[in-house]
Amino acid sequence: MIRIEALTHVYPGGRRQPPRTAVADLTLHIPEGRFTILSGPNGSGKSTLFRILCGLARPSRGRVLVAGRDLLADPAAARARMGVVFQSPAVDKHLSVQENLSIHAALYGLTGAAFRARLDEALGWTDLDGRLGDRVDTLSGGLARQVELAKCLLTRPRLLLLDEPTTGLDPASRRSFLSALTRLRRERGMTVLMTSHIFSEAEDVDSVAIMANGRLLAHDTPQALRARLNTDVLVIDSPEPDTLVERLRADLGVTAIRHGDELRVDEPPGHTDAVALLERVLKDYRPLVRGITVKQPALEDVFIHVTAEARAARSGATPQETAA
Ligand SMILES: Nc1ncnc2c1ncn2[C@@H]1O[C@H](COP(=O)(O)OP(=O)(O)OP(=O)(O)O)[C@@H](O)[C@H]1O
Repeated sequence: MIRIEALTHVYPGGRRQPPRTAVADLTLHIPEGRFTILSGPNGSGKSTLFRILCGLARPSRGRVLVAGRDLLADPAAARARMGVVFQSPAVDKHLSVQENLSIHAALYGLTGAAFRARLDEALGWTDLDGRLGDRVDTLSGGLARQVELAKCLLTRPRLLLLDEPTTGLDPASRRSFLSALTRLRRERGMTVLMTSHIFSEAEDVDSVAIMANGRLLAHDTPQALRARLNTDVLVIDSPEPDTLVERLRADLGVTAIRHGDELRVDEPPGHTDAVALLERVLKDYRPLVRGITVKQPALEDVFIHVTAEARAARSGATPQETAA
């Protein structure tokens, strides 16, 4: 459904700013009917890629096909197949749900009975039943987001692009928004591409793409990504993380990745495992440990591992020196 081929985007520099490569030679294929989450650290190029995919920015090089249509050569045909939910609200909060939806539908020539049929269909994927007459600014954050979703479903897109649509929602609202997307994919075969920083959202999707520094670092199913870390992960909360990183390296040959205030060891040296290492750390470095846990690898651990590796490869440093 989406074929991104050798895509590069360079923001031209100004008098005081050098040019900045936001997307670098990125190739990514997303087959029809997949729910894919695109994630990456701040500044990794997700928004730039998103803007290119929805036709708001023109890449410096490369090609994007949407449902076989060349986005650059024939943007109208490619865009006709997609619905977009932006991070910032794109509905008028002073108007009612119905007013917002009918104005949007009219832009696409949908009025009268045709509009009502599409409206019923779009609302069927949301929890907006009975709220049509309510002004958007009186709805909860979760329902307001669903208005954005209903709006783009009015035109029956085959592809949904969503930029961090669940940011700021409480867990229950997030779950119901994601469940609508999952149903659209399962029952309508809709292709969904969504950016997100929330890894719990990605555990059940079809595939996860991880970007950093404009490059694609990984794209695979959540199961396959988790399988990249084939041991349990040791997570240490330390009052002196830098000291502990250094001691672990010098004394035990263990590479710990620093992530915020935490240290993570996701590749204990060959002769040991995470539990044995936990016991050793508690025995030898007790004053440097505030809390310590062994857990099964989750997607967030893979993300931290893959992005630390990429930073290390770029700088020639070890992963612990390139902490997020
Ligand atoms: N208009 C612009 N002009 C120059 N550089 C830009 C512009 N927009 C983004 N960049 C740079 O391009 C790189 C990628 O930014 P982008 O916003 O695409 O990343 P992101 O992954 O979406 O980040 P975030 O998660 O913080 O939204 C960054 O280095 C950013 O500073």
